[in-house]
Amino acid sequence: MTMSIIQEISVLTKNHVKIKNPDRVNDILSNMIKGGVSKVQIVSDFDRTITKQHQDGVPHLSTFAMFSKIPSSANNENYQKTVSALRAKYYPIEIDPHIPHEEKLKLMEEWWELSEKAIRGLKVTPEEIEDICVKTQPSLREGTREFFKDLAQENVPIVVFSAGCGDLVMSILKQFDVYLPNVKIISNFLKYNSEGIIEGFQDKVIHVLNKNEYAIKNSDFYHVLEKRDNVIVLGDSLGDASMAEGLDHLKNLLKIGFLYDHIDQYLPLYLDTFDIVLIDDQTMDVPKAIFDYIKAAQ
Ligand SMILES: Nc1nc2c(ncn2[C@@H]2O[C@H](COP(=O)(O)O)[C@@H](O)[C@H]2O)c(=O)[nH]1
Ligand SMILES: [Mg+2]
Repeated sequence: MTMSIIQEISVLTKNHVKIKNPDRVNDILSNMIKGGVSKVQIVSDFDRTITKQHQDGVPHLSTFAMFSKIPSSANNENYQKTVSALRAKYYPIEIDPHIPHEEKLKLMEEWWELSEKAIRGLKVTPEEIEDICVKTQPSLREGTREFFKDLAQENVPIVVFSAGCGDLVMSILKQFDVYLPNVKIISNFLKYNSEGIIEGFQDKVIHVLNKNEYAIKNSDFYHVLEKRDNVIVLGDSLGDASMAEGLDHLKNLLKIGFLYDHIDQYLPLYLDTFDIVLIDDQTMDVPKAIFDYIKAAQ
């Protein structure tokens, strides 16, 4: 009896890899192999997906949390009070799997709109941003650089889709030498006035529940992506799973979810939302092994 593709990609047989519907995953992988590397694109979340979820048990800071540590924002009492209160109110809602989608959507919109209002008027320079992205010592998943360089070698586009702060996302990717020509960032980039004061974000706010094809279709590199109908999605939040859904040309979609918090409570929901769920995996081993398999099968 021939081995299934899952069995042939040995990392997929490891105990921490959970797949609710192996036949479905085999079919998706088989179609992706038929399409080959030239039809693949990666759409990945940033916070706690490209960055680790934790470093030795200490949760990884989000880019907004790092932003709050920049001296000119950290010393702004009003800003700190506002964003801490917002986070205390909305983060538990964000991670609560029992809140109905429509209700959570409205609350996330509220959080990001109030965050944008709070950030308006701050004078945070690009140099301060670069500085904090070093000082907070972010860590990418092991193997991220090799994976991204492998993808760049094969001209496979990676859309980094973040509801965080795009300026910090870009700075961190540059710091780790993975802001390569095939990497495109869709996120909340800061808008400055002529005096260097932050006026808000440059475009429509991206929060954890509206990362969908709308923003990709309106990006200036959609022409690159529309030729690639096999998408591998990487995320750590449930909302990340819909980042590529709805793209007109989509043929095969493989969703890989990284689960670390409240594993027992969330696993059933993650298994219903993602094709492959990785339990406390702080590496890019699985996405890289899948890509290498597609490449080798050409
Ligand atoms: N500490 C804070 N974290 C925040 C705030 N607003 C949003 N967030 C977190 O960012 C991620 C979104 O990033 P992504 O790259 O994963 O899309 C999200 O999980 C929020 O919890 C904030 O004001 N402070
Ligand atoms: Mg995330």
